[in-house]
Amino acid sequence: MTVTIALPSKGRIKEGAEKALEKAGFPVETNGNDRSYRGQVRGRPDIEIAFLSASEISREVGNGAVDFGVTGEDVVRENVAQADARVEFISRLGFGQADVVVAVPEIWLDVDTMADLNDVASEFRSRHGRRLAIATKFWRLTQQFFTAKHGIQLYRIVESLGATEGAPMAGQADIIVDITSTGSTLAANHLKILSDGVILKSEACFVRARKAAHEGDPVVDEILTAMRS
Ligand SMILES: Nc1ncnc2c1ncn2[C@@H]1O[C@H](COP(=O)(O)OP(=O)(O)OP(=O)(O)O)[C@@H](O)[C@H]1O
Ligand SMILES: O=P(O)(O)OC[C@H]1O[C@H](OP(=O)(O)OP(=O)(O)O)[C@H](O)[C@@H]1O
Repeated sequence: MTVTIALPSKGRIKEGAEKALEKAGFPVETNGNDRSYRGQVRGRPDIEIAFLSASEISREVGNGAVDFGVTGEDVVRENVAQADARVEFISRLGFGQADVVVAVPEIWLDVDTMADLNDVASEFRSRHGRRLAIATKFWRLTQQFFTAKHGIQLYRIVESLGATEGAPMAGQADIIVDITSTGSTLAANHLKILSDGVILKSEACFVRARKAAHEGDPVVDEILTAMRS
């Protein structure tokens, strides 16, 4: 069968993704046009490349529309329900590192842990007349971490589509859940990470859609062996 591998069409993990494939013996070629959304592996008519954004890749691998992909673990776990049942993490590629974290204003001197935050959340309504507001684009990861893992019920998610770290100073939310890599954006916005507030340590990963048709397919096996080593 023809196997499709989805690679980032833009953004910070695009270059590393193509290098990782090339290193594994699959040099990617575009159709001589940087804006093209299809490509191929040199000399391999049985492998197709689909260029998509990092979050589209997570969805398309999650629903089996493509066979493999390179994207961040964070976007897979955020965009795919029961990710481990649908997506197999084949290898971690050593770039695109970013932590998904819970960060609160530095001036909250008494708040250092998720347990402290739970206390704040419990008292928030009586003190302020509303629930603790969390700005994030990571709805699923936030709910899993706050509710399922830490038993925190009293909060409200405020959807953020960008500049999440600015939300507390702008009065749009009290705290945030976002990715950080160097930490400079958090520092610039006077936010601190809770000591047990790292939700996920993400990096770019090579992932596979869990599909029955992959069983015993020689091209799938070849790609798996090459990308595992
Ligand atoms: N400093 C950083 N900021 C944002 N993302 C980072 C950073 N460092 C690594 N990443 C990772 O890069 C991936 C997202 O890549 P990128 O930001 O290029 O995607 P995008 O072009 O915004 O995609 P989409 O439009 O689908 O959201 C995520 O897995 C993220 O964890
Ligand atoms: O810890 P740091 O090194 O400061 O990086 C973290 C920041 O980088 C990303 O934003 P980016 O500027 O890429 O914009 P985006 O939110 O549009 O991706 C991310 O959303 C954080 O805001």
